[in-house]
Amino acid sequence: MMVGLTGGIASGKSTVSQMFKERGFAIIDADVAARKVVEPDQSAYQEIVQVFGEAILLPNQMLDRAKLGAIIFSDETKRQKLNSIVHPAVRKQMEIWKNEALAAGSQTVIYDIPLLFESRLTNLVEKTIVVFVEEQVQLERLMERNGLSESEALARITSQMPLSEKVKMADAVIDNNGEMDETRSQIVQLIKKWALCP
Ligand SMILES: CC(C)(COP(=O)(O)OP(=O)(O)OC[C@H]1O[C@@H](n2cnc3c(N)ncnc32)[C@H](O)[C@@H]1O)[C@@H](O)C(=O)NCCC(=O)NCCS
Ligand SMILES: Nc1ncnc2c1ncn2[C@@H]1O[C@H](COP(=O)(O)OP(=O)(O)OP(=O)(O)O)[C@@H](O)[C@H]1O
Repeated sequence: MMVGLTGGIASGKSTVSQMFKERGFAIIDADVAARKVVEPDQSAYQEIVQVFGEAILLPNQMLDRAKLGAIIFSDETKRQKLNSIVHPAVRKQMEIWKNEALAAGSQTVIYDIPLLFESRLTNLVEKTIVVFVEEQVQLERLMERNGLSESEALARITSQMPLSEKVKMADAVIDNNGEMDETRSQIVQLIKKWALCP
């Protein structure tokens, strides 16, 4: 079974996908794919440099992710432009990893995709899980993890569909406001309820 795992920025998708991984499930992470497809030997890289200029490169020629993030999270047109370059390559990479997981005998594949609903990727999956946190918890965890100011963090949060909307569309919701152990036990329950096998 293909399962889509999503949520808001810093709501805890990676934390939850790690908990599935501990139990042997195959994880496909769209953020990891998005990092791989913009490496200097990939075609998306050339396109990004053409559109955004060499100012978004580090001295070692890799993308300066902090700089590119500052640009695209404060300018919707530029964000959409970047999405239109990166997302087709991300989809191809995820397809390759899915086929590898199935060939290796995985029964369940968990797709960790931040923009599962925004990018209309729900056709890839049979069930969806949304990792939920209260807005204040999300803001605090994002500021802390990425060293962002409140306004920078809010710009990132508002560039996505509101988490409350995602919750309405989910087949299952994991509440990640509490301790990690409380989150883990919800996952164990869900694995039983949906009879998920790695
Ligand atoms: C702008 C970039 C370089 C900033 O990199 P940075 O290392 O700071 O962030 P990272 O990639 O780890 O993403 C962190 C989170 O930001 C959110 N996010 C990233 N890109 C986007 C976007 N285009 N729109 C909305 N939210 C986004 C997601 O919740 C993601 O989990 C990077 O996010 C990027 O290349 N984004 C475009 C590709 C994309 O859409 N990725 C998201 C899933 S495919
Ligand atoms: N239950 C929890 N208690 C305390 N801290 C947590 C909890 N869950 C996650 N965190 C922390 O909150 C931050 C965000 O979590 P995580 O990276 O898993 O989110 P994410 O949804 O994958 O984010 P992104 O969309 O940016 O990739 C991390 O620093 C993580 O360690």
